[in-house]
Parts: sequence; C-alpha cells; structure tokens
Amino acid sequence: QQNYGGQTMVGDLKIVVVRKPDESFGKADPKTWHYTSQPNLEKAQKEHDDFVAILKKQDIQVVYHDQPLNNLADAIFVHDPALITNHGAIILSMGKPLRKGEESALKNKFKALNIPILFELHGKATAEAGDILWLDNKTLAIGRGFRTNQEGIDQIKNTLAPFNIKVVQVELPYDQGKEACLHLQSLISLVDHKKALVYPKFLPVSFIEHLKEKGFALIEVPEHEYNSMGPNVLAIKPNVCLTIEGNNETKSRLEAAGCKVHTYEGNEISHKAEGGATCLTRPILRLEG
Ligand SMILES: NC(=O)NCCC[C@H](N)C(=O)O
Repeated sequence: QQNYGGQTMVGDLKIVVVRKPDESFGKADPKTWHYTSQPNLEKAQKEHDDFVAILKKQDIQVVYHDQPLNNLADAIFVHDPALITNHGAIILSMGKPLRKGEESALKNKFKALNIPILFELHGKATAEAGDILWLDNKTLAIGRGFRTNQEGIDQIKNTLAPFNIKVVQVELPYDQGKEACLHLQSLISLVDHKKALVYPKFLPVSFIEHLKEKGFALIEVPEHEYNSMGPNVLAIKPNVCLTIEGNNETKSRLEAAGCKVHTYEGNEISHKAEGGATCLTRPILRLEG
C-alpha cells in the first residue's frame, strides 16, 4: 500500500508533515519577514502543540520535520515547498527569497519517508504550493502571482501532462504588493469534492465560472473576515475541516452548508506570520475515494 499520494484537497487526510516553531521563528524580525509583530516562541510552540493534538484526535498520523534550519522562520509553513502527486513529490522553488532553502530540507524529509521525487523545479521557475489546488484528481489550479511565475507553472504542467493531469491557470491580484503573502489558497479552500469556500472579490471571473462549470457550490467569506484568514480552511475529510478561531460568520456559513468546523488558536503561529491551517500542514497521504 502506498504511503503517499491523493490528488485531492478534501479526501480523508491520513498523514501530514508539520514543523514545530523553532528559534528561527521566535527571533524573526517582523520587518524583514513581513510579520505583524515578533512571535512569542513559547506561546507559538504551545499553540502548535494544541494544533497537532487536534489533528491527532482526528486520527491523522503526524510526522515532524525537525531538521535544524537556521534563519528559515517561514519553514513552519511546510505546505509550501512541495506538492504531492500519486506519482511522487514535486519539489517546488520558493518565490519569497527568504524561504529559499526550505525545498531541499523538505526533500530530505521525503527521502527519509521513502516518497519518490517525481520532479524538481529548476532555472528561473518559482512556485509555492499555497498557490496550488487540486480541483479533482485530474485538474490542478495554479495561481500566478508574486510567488509562482509562468516558468514554474509551465514546468509543473509539462511534468503532469503525461499523467493526463490538466493545469488551470489563475491570475492573482496585486493587493498589498510583493512583500505580503497572497497565495491562491488565501482566496479559496475546498471543503468537499464539490464545495468551495471563496473570497470572490480577488478571483478572476473566468475561474469562478470554471468552478461553477465543474459543479462547485460556492460559500463566500464576508469581506470583514478576509484579512483574518477566513478563506484558509484545511479539510480533514469531506465536510469536516479545521480553521483558525475567530471568523464566526465564515464558520456559520460553513456549518449552514453542512460542514463540521474545528478551530485552533493561532495568534502566534498564524496571525502574526500570515499562514493558516493549510499552510501549517503538508499533506502526504489523502484517500481519493
Ligand atoms: N500556504 C500559505 O498560504 N502559506 C503561508 C505562508 C506564510 C509565510 N509567512 C510566507 O510569507 O510565505
């Protein structure tokens, strides 16, 4: 039986990799890293432990990526340096210069877990998995913005074409500029095979139309919960999800749409560093069924 795979954002989550906040995170200078303020390491570690406890309670196997890394504060957002496919991992190339180096560390972790490497982005290509979303097991949406460039998208597209996987390109907005973190997943999360939580204001009409053509029901995040990461929701299985506490209107709308919503406290690990539940986890195995 395969120990990795699942070309889905919502299928039963079986194994995730996480990384506990370390010294690098605790000493991150907010100006350099575009954090709202400096994280309190002790509190951050406690929040992370509680976050992991929620995952474990959902019967998810949690694997720690604990290789010591210097000056890679954002490395706790293990979602971003790689993408898992049924044919192996694609090692990406970080678009935020300060995050360079996370890719090879995660690759080493994958090797230790016996996950084959399908491809590694190279040359001028950049792509971060926060910009990548499985719409179904044959369709991958990729946002082009500050973090993911055209060359990155093209390399991924060419790698997946032999497996009949299509790439849908989504243009991302400028919003607060290149220092800030705006990924495709800042604007959309899937919570069921045909149910998406979206912040439509920043999504292209063509993409919304594409989702509707595919039969997705859309749940909207209200404007006042966008900045507090309302759209960033990790599916644990279809219609069961985990998100940061505080976005009460979004939570009610998800519940009204039939979702069970778990929440975690994320002042240090999420709000200060612009990364939510999806960003803190690198799914390794999900069941597609
Ligand atoms: N997938 C995500 O949206 N990841 C969030 C990463 C936040 C991190 N501070 C960054 O700027 O890359």
